[in-house]
Amino acid sequence: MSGPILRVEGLHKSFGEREVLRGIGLEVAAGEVVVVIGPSGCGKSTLLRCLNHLETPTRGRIWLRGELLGMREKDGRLVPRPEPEVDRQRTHIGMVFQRLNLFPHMTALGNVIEAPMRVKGLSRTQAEERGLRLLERVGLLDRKDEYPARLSGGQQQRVAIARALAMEPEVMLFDEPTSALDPELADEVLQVMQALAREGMTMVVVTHEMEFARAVAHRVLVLEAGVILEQGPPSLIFTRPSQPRTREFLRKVLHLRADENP
Ligand SMILES: Nc1ncnc2c1ncn2[C@@H]1O[C@H](COP(=O)(O)OP(=O)(O)OP(=O)(O)O)[C@@H](O)[C@H]1O
Repeated sequence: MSGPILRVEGLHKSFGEREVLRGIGLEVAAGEVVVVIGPSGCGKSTLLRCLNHLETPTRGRIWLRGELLGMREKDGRLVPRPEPEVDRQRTHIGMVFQRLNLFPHMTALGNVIEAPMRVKGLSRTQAEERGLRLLERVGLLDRKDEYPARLSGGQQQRVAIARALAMEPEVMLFDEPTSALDPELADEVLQVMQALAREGMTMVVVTHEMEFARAVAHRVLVLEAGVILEQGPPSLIFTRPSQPRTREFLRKVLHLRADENP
């Protein structure tokens, strides 16, 4: 197919008086991995939540494969789509959150197969076949019958990734999926994400894991106060950022000494 999978134009989002996103324009191509970085409170989560319409933009448009998300044209005007249609659109966008949010009363496999059965109408056999394949892919086939409480945080996030993949999304959104985890557990999640990226999954990832960004991102997007400060390949952003404020932010998160780049 031609054209971007995701296209964002003039995206604004306010909470009351506070304008959190102030005109975001963005295109994400098939197979592209975009990592979003920026200081706390700059709007990273809000951007992701707008991308799958968990938040309704105050202004602006988002297209998924050329289809307007959350809105449609009617008599030459844009009107909100009915909720079931938005739900259908959302099934094409997988999301993994910072907080661990598996269903506690379901096993790992149960968590993975729930949506494909409920939303996509797969039979239990079909869903289990898919679920087992995905649990194997995230390295957890042997834990398929465990309940979340008996899984580590890293394992829970890997189940969450399998659960999102079970809907066969076209794009995966990750909102700081490792920030609640110890480094060792974070690593196992990042490895699964890296493998996904290598297999060609289109991904938008909010993370403070700069090593991951360096190794996996095709593009790093620096967000500040609700606008894109700059963007480019990690080789450029991490060594020769054009904006002093990007440099300042990176120095802080990378704990660099005064004589080190950037
Ligand atoms: N539902 C909401 N209602 C009111 N304010 C909100 C809501 N969601 C987010 N905000 C505010 O919007 C701003 C941006 O929040 P957001 O979570 O998008 O930032 P972030 O860059 O992801 O931050 P962090 O890195 O700390 O997670 C913050 O000031 C936050 O308090």
